[in-house]
Amino acid sequence: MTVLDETPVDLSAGVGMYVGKSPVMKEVLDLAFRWAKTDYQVLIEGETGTGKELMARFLHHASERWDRPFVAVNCGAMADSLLESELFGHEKGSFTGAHRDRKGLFEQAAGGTLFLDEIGEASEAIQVKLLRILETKEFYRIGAEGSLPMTARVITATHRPLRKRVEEGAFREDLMFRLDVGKITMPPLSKRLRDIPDLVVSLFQKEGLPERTLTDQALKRLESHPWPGNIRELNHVMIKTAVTLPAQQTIIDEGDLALPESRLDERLLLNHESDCTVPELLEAVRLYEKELIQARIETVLKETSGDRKRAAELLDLTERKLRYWLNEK
Ligand SMILES: Nc1ncnc2c1ncn2[C@@H]1O[C@H](COP(=O)(O)OP(=O)(O)OP(=O)(O)O)[C@@H](O)[C@H]1O
Repeated sequence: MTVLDETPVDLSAGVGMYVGKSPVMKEVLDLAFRWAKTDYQVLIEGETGTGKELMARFLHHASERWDRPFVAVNCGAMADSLLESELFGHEKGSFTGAHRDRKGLFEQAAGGTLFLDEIGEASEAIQVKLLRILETKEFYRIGAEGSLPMTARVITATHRPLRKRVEEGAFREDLMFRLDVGKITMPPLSKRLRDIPDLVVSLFQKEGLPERTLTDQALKRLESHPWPGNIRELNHVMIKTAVTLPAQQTIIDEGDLALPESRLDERLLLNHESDCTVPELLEAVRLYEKELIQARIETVLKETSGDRKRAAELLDLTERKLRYWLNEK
């Protein structure tokens, strides 16, 4: 039986995986099923918010290892030394502050799945260690003399294609070959528009929000949005929509949709969803502000045939400030 006979159904018990009806998702899931049944490394590629982590959980739950731990770590989110100690664990006294032995994630995931998210961001030192572990099937806690067997299955994900990272000189080709035994590419939401209604239903269920129906116009509007943040962005928009609607309203029309009104909204939405800090949000606002001002200045400069003094007058700026915005100090 292939996955095609099983749609839509929650196949990954408890992780809320929606099984897509769109042809592209059917293909992806069919392939995922095949890899899930093996013990090979699988690399999941795809844009941000396309469901790479959910796919990793799906691979785990659909595998023979489903009753063993699934352990996830983001390789781009912490300093090298911390990541190393997280991954491999350490022996008491191996460095200042190591007051007792500590199991690393490889040990915690024993017999199960270790999911290394954003593997493309891993440092050279971590890459070398991973390569060795995958080759020898054993690893060392930091400061330990004896090795431990590696029994976890390694699944990795990246939003930047690894091949590109290799070309940039940022990723080892030999490690890429080790990780990319099986490859699953998560399609962007724009390539699976048919899944939007079911994604919305599944989201409302998961969030415990009242069931509501989308009108045809609302659906069309959702289908024409570019969705740079993919499913994460759709979820965000739909939660915002659902929460702001009157409780008794069971239909969602085009005008009810809380779609971002500007690119700034969209950017903040993306940044917000990728757990950025307040200074990072402020930076996004600042950059967008600069873009808007520069675009406006350029339009006016065309009207004044490049006359900066006149353009500054029209824009109620000093000429100095205008040059500053144009990086012409
Ligand atoms: N098929 C799906 N059905 C329902 N929800 C989904 C599906 N795929 C993804 N999501 C939801 O979309 C959001 C983003 O998913 P996920 O974190 O897996 O994406 P990602 O590709 O790993 O993102 P990033 O690259 O930013 O880490 C999550 O809230 C997830 O629950």
